Amino acid sequence: MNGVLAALRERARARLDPVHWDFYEGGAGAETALAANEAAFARLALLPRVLTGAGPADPAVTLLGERLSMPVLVSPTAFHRLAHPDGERATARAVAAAGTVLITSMAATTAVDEVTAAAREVRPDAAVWFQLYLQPEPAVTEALVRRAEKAGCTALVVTADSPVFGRRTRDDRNGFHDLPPGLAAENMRDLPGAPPGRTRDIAMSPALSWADLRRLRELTELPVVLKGVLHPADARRAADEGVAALLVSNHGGRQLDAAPAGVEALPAVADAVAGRIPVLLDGGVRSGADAVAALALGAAAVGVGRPVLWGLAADGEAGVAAVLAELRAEVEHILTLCGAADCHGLGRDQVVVRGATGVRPC
Ligand SMILES: Cc1cc2nc3c(=O)[nH]c(=O)nc-3n(C[C@H](O)[C@H](O)[C@H](O)COP(=O)(O)O)c2cc1C
Ligand SMILES: O=C(O)C(=O)c1ccccc1
Repeated sequence: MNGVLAALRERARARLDPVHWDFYEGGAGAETALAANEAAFARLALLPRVLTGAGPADPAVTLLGERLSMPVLVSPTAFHRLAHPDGERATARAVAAAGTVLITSMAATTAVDEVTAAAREVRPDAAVWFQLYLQPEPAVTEALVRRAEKAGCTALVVTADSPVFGRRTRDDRNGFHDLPPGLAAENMRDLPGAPPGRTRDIAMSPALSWADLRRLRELTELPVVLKGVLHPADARRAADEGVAALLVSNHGGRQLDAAPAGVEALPAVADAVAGRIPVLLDGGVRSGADAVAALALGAAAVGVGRPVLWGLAADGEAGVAAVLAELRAEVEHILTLCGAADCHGLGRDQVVVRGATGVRPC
């Protein structure tokens, strides 16, 4: 792990209520999938090319028509006000200033219109995408989509890996199942079927299907990113269905504990999609080298979840800014050391698996 991130992680641990720390850090079951994410990156090494004359590298990328200052965006995570009183507003300001995309969670403790407003105070063209769990009641999903559209979000990120909520061992042990008084999932307020001023619970449903995704796409002009895809056949199907991008993810190890690391699933997904749509990756990205390895294996960009929560808990907006500045600097440095001109400049042949003698490609 990058040293700046590791130091912020320790500051976050020291500041947070241990129950909230466990909520952020923990995974499902025996935390096998959680551990697999960082372990999979640790097994990868980068083979640099020499004398390319390509550098210094430009870490910027374009994704769904938006220019990002680096190939790192912020994956959706619930409940930022548990980390810091400024919560998602602080995150949004830091992400906007860093020039990348924030995917704000449906389970945010700040309403999406306040999140976009905070981002735009810093940078008028800042991009915020809205993460959505399709709700079993179509009227509720539609109201959430309208809320995200009205707030100015420029994409919907539909999380498809949660037909049921994962069984989080630490939360069960700690009895953490509700937000403390004064905090709420603000996007869930004033929706159909709830009394005015009250929030609805976020529902997860195993009955959702591709037909529901199609109905969502008929409801909105916004591009839809499908999050939580691991199987190459699902990736192909998503591209056939007209999804704008994929986010390969095991949900930070919080859903199916038997799932592979995202980066283990990435090459087969990239092959299945064959460049038709951008493929994003999250889970265990803790350094510029991790991000660059994922790019070489076919990702257009990567997401970070927990590192942003560490920065937020350690030092609010400045902490999130420090995480993102460090990752951008590292990506630029590593690309340059690898002889690449930009984020498209590495091939899959430049990622090898450690532990073998000789050079074994991924
Ligand atoms: C505390 C926490 C809350 C999360 N909440 C959501 C969420 O509301 N929606 C979602 O799609 N993913 C959620 N995720 C998963 C992240 O979007 C992402 O897939 C994962 O955290 C990436 O792995 P990383 O934390 O190792 O970077 C959450 C993850 C964490 C750690
Ligand atoms: O998705 C998650 O991992 C998560 O922690 C969460 C928490 C509350 C509501 C929705 C998701």
